[in-house]
Amino acid sequence: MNFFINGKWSGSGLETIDVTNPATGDVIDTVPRGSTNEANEAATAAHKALQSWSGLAAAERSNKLEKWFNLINENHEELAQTMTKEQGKSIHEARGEITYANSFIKWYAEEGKRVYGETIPASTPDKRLFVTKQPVGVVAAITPWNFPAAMITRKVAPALAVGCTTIIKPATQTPLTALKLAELSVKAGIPEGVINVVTGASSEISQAWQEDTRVRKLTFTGSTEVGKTLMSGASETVKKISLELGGHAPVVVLEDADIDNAVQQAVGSKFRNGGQTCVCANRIYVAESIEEEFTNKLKKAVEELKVGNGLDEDTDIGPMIDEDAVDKVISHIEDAKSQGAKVVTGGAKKDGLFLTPTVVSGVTEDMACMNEETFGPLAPISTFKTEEEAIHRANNTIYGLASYLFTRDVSKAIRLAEKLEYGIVGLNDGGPSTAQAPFGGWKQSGIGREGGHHGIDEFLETKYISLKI
Ligand SMILES: NC(=O)C1=CN([C@@H]2O[C@H](COP(=O)(O)OP(=O)(O)OC[C@H]3O[C@@H](n4cnc5c(N)ncnc54)[C@H](OP(=O)(O)O)[C@@H]3O)[C@@H](O)[C@H]2O)C=CC1
Ligand SMILES: O=C(O)CCCC(=O)O
Repeated sequence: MNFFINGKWSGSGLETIDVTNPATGDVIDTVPRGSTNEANEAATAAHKALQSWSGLAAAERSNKLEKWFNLINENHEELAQTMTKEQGKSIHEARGEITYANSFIKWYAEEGKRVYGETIPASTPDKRLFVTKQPVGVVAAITPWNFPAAMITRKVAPALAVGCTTIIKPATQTPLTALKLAELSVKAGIPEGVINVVTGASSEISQAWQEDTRVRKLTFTGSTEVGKTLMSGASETVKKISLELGGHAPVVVLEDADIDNAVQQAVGSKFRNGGQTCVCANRIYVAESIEEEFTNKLKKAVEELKVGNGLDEDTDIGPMIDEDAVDKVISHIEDAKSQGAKVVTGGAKKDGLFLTPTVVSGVTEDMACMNEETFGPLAPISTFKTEEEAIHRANNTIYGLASYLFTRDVSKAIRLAEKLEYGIVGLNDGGPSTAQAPFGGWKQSGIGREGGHHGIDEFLETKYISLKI
C-alpha cells in the first residue's frame, strides 16, 4: 500500500519497506519509505485543512466520526485479518482490538459535543470573564506495533472530535491497519488533509515534525527510551506532548483473594497479545500462604493456552513481533533460571518467532524480569510475607502505568490501591482499559492521559477572554 497525504495515495516511486507476517515470515505487502519531504508534505496538508475542519460545528464533526465508526464496523473482519497478518496476534484478539479501537471513535464522537467553557465572576461590575477551549492545532501521532488500530484511534478520535487535524507515523512493522483506517475515513467524508499517514524512516519523519512550528502537539505510544528522545525534541518548539510509555505492572495477590479469579485475570492480563502490552502483568507477588494453590492453578491455565498462527481460530497466542522480542524473553527466562528460579511450565522453548508461555517461581528482586519490561509470555512469581512488603516491592520501580491487586476485603482494596504509585489500578480486574476511562502512567511511564474526558483535554488549548463593558 502507498501512504496517505491530503486524501490521496502517495509515495510511489520511493524505496519500499517490506511488511512481513511474523507467523510465516512471508512478505504480505510493501509501504514507501517516506522521509523529511513526505513528513513536511503531510504537515502542510494537515495545516491547510485545519481552518475548515476546526470551523465545523462539533455536531458536524461528530456525524463524520459516526460514519467512520459505521464503516469500520462494516469492514471489521477485513481489518482484523489485516492486523493478524501484519502483527501476529490471534484473530480473536484482533477482532477485539478493532471493536476496542472503534469504541474510541464512538465515544469521542459524542464527547466532542461536550467541550464546555466557563464564566468567572469578575472583581469589578464592568467586566465579564470567560474561558473557552479551542483545538490545539495540527497533531503528530507516532504509534507502536502492538496495537495497530487502537493506538491510532485513541489519539486521532479525540483530536478530530475537537477540531484538530492529524499526521500519523505508524510503526514500520504494522502500517497496513493504519492505512486501511485512513482509507475508510475518507469514505466517511472526513475531508482531505484531516488524517494523513506517512510510513518510513521514523527518526527523520519525527525530526521534521518536531522542528515544524505548525505542529502544535505530539502524542506518542512506545518505548520509554524513544519517548524521552521525543520529549527533548519537542521542547525545541515547546509542543504539547502526551507520552504513553513502558510499564512494569505488578500483580499483588493477597491471602484472602478469590484465587480462581486472580488466576483467570492474571492469565488474561499477562498473556494478552503474547505479553506484548504495556499494561501486561510483568511480575506476580503472591502471599506466601497461598503460593502453592495459586501456582498450581496458574500452571494449569497457562498449559491450556494454544500457541500458533494467529489466523487459526483456536490460537490464543501468536508469534512475537520479531527476533529481538524473542531474544529478550529468552534472556529473562535464562537469567531467572541461572539465579535459582524454578520453571513451573514452559521454558525458553522457541519455534521461529513462537514462544511457549512460561511460568517461573522463586524469583527474586534482582532478576532481570523483576526490573525490566519483558514484553513477552513470561509470568514470574515471587512471594511476600506482609502487605507493606508487597506494596513496597510493587512500587519499587521507575515505571507507574498499570498495577493489579486481588483481595476480597473492599476496605483493604481501596486503602492499598491508594498506596500504589500507578496511573491505573485493576482491583480484582485484569482488564481495566476502556474508552471512557483515563489511561496513562505515573513516573517514567508517561505524561498525559488517553481515553475519557481526560483524553480530550490533551488536544485542547484554554483561552481566557476578559470583556470590559
Ligand atoms: N507502551 C507501549 O505500548 C509499547 C512499549 N514498547 C516497549 O518498547 C520496546 C521496544 O519496542 P519498539 O517497537 O522498538 O518501540 P519503539 O518505541 O521503538 O517504537 C514505537 C514507535 O516509535 C517509532 N520510533 C522508533 N524510534 C524512533 C525515533 N528515534 N524517533 C521517532 N520515532 C521513533 C517507531 O517507528 P518504527 O517502527 O518505524 O521504528 C514506532 O512507530 C518493547 O519491547 C516494549 O518494551 C513497545 C511498543 C509499545
Ligand atoms: O500501550 C499499550 O500497550 C496498548 C494499550 C493497551 C490497552 O489499551 O489496554
